[in-house]
Amino acid sequence: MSSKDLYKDELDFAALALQSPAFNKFLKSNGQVDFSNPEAVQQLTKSLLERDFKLKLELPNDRLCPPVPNRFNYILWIQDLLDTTSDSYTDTYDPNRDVVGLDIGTGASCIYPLIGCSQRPKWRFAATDIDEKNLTYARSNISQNNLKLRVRPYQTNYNEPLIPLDAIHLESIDFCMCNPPFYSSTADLLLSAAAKSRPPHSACTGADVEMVTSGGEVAFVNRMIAESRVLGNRCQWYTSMLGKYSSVESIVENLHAAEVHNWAVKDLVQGTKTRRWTVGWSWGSMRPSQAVARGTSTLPKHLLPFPSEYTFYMNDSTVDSSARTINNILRALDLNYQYRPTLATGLGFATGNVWSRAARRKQAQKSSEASASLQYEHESDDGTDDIEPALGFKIHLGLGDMGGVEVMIRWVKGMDSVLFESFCGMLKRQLTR
Ligand SMILES: C[S@@+](CC[C@H](N)C(=O)[O-])C[C@H]1O[C@@H](n2cnc3c(N)ncnc32)[C@H](O)[C@@H]1O
Repeated sequence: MSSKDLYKDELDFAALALQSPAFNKFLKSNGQVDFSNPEAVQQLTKSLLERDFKLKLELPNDRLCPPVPNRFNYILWIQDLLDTTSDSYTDTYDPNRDVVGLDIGTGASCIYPLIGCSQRPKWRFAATDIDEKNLTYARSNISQNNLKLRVRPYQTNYNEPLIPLDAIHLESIDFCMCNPPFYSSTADLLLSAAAKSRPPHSACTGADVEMVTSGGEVAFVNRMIAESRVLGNRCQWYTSMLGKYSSVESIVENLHAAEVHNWAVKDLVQGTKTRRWTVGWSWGSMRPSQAVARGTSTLPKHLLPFPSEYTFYMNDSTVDSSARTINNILRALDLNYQYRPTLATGLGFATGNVWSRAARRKQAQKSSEASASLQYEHESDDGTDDIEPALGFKIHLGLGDMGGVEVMIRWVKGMDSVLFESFCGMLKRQLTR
């Protein structure tokens, strides 16, 4: 099983009990676990981390015990977010990429840095918390997993920035992540517990500092949004987990208000149930793949970012002939496009709407003045390649299930969804008329 599928299905407690004698003690005769017993819940977390990630964990009894599948799913999403927005444009894991992440409020477990590092050897983390006891345990978990060189814990305090890049001496990072305190007050927490008609799903051993923050999770993430406006591209992806559907709505609306144009949302599904969401935003122009940015079946369309993929079908019999037709269309335009037959994929960049009537007329005039090859050299020499492209795209070709060739255009770079839409429309019109 690939590690991405590790927790796709419900956990098999009986199988885990066979592999972990310490957990076996807590397995009930019906093959289930007593989730109201904090010791059983803690052992489940420890046994999963050991079996699936070779990680050792020590936890106090009076702090949160993280459910592993949910935390792992968040890490997987961050991996995908980075992999599909890297400047190699491969959309795949680059094992040589050095990545630095910040875990805001790492908790006693330090679970995100531990799992993140176990999965990706080139990842490093800074991990903050305002709670001294959490940090004491986090330090010990870092050192007993031999991660002292890769994970740096920092004590912060409530009034300090949540993303304190200057204070922790980091010029820039690739991402930050956070599982913020959920409730807005202790009363809110007690009310929520009392309102549950059945026993809580899992024993909650969280201390107030972990569960409660003024304004709840929305206020916490709003602080991150405000800080991100100042930090800008010093962090490529700002992300947070959210525990309430209504919080996702508020946060996406606030991102709109802050004029963020590049964001991503994802359902964190455990087994068959959605319990949490993740939201990420970037001030940069690299666009994540559709599955990463719109990875949700629970949110309405108006909360989702503009689709980064557009698919249509050509009445062509082979991928090669479609590729030639596309090459010819794009070669006539003032843009860079490279097709790689072995991958049946092309990558292109345009500095603006170079397919408009006016731009094509200008290009045709230029072409008549110089031969195509000389023109290409001339373009490379005059520095147009240095201009930041307004649009980056990939074109994937494949045989469609119903015959014909499937053309999938993926938006890989740019801030202007109208430009991407216009490019897709132009290509589709030319290829399907
Ligand atoms: C819900 S817990 C998450 C713990 C851990 N990351 C996890 O996912 O299991 C929230 C954490 O944020 C910490 N925290 C609360 N306010 C904070 C702040 N202003 N800055 C940094 N950490 C904070 C808490 O002490 C706690 O460890």
